[in-house]
Amino acid sequence: MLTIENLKVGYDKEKDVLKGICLSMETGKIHGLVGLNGAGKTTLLNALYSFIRPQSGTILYDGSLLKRKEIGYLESENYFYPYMTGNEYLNLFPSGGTNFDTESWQKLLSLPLGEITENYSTGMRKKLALLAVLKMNKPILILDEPYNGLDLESAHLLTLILSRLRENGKTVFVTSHIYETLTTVCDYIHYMKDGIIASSYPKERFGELQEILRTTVKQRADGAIEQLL
Ligand SMILES: Nc1ncnc2c1ncn2[C@@H]1O[C@H](COP(=O)(O)OP(=O)(O)OP(=O)(O)O)[C@@H](O)[C@H]1O
Repeated sequence: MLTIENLKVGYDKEKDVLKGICLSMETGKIHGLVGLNGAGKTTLLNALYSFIRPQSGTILYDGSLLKRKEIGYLESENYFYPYMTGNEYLNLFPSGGTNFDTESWQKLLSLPLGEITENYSTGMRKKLALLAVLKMNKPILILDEPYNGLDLESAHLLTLILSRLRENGKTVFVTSHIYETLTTVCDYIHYMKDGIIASSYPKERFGELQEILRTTVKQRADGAIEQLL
């Protein structure tokens, strides 16, 4: 179990972005995180990976303080040294116990690993960064917008990869702004609002969350768009 208790994080002392996150995530499941732009999703993921020091709160993994070495983190923006090839980039990451078959991954994801990353498209960059995370074979995967920039085929492949990771016992925490993507792949979806986890939904209750999101948008848009256009 990955347990977040009363986590408070702010970029300046005056104002917390995360205002007391409480969340328990079952091991070996895929957990989605949704929320409006600026709700604090990336801040939460950065805090889990210790990129940001919390003001207070604890993060436990199976009863002990969570360690960065237990996490594979795919950030939403992916940066590479421009003159490094994909292969050279992957070589920077240690293989986590399994025999990582780079050539087969290259074929599956249609990645030109021999080329320099400067020539990569947005989707290729995302896939390369994802491969590095998969190679390290950590028990917890934190994936911030992994579907961004992927073509339809790659997006479907990613869904199959995530399902396989779950079968292998990994705990996956994933954000996406495409709700349908999360409902397809996740076991739970957690809804973030005003700096807290407002509610969590297991698969059989995803419809309730969709209704909340739909009603909220309808209330905001009611009449406004007709006035503007
Ligand atoms: N480095 C930073 N310094 C100061 N404030 C920041 C910083 N990064 C994020 N924020 C602020 O923290 C809040 C949460 O941002 P965050 O990026 O975590 O949201 P998000 O839910 O991931 O948004 P999005 O869906 O747009 O990616 C926002 O108000 C944002 O302006």
